[in-house]
Amino acid sequence: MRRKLVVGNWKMHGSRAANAQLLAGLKEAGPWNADVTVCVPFPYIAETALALTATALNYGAQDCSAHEQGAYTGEVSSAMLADMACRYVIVGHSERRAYHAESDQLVADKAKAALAHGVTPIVCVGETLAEREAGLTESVVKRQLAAVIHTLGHCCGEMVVAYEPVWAIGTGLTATPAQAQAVHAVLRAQLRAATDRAVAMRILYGGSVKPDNAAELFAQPDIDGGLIGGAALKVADFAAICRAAAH
Ligand SMILES: O=C[C@H](O)COP(=O)(O)O
Repeated sequence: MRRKLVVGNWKMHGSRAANAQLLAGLKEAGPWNADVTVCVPFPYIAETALALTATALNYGAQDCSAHEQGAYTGEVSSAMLADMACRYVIVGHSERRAYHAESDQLVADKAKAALAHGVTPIVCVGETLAEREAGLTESVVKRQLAAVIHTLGHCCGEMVVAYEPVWAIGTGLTATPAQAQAVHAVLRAQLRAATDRAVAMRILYGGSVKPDNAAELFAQPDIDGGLIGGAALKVADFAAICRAAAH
């Protein structure tokens, strides 16, 4: 039985005051019988770490560099994330693939850099609406995951995978539990062919997860939690999603 994982991706939201309120609210609402993590903007990692000291909540980042160190202005290395005791880092979110032209290989290299420093990568895959309508969902997510599996080799069993259909992100359109499960099963089979750890690996669903649809999504056999955007910014909504994961 895989323990559920719920990850709040704050994206480019927050302020010191708002974060303090959100984290205090989550500390009060928890703990839950699930792993819960917030992935916060880089400037807020230190204060988040402090706020979550001695709690069951984890924290992480939303991206990292594929480079180790050096003259890469604006980049943040996975060594730095490890130095800040980040547990997770999201790589390959569709917003980074789309707005920063991140290739499958760059995403894979970032995942490798993270693992090299003991930070667990949450590798995002997902198709656009046009790709889904063209019947390409399976081939797109398999291509994206294959690059990571190939680059990580025998370490690929240590990552978390997140399936996020691009058309469901921030749109209020959620994949139905059956649609999501179908893709998760494809991803699980691909992982099974690559590592004997596949059965223990967590595959998260992301895309308009809300308190009223979380339980049904999380009840699917290959959905092991969620990557939550908008609803992660509201204590009551995120807490309700964490509760749904705890069943
Ligand atoms: O990383 C989170 C996803 O992009 C989902 O965002 P959303 O829950 O606002 O649709």
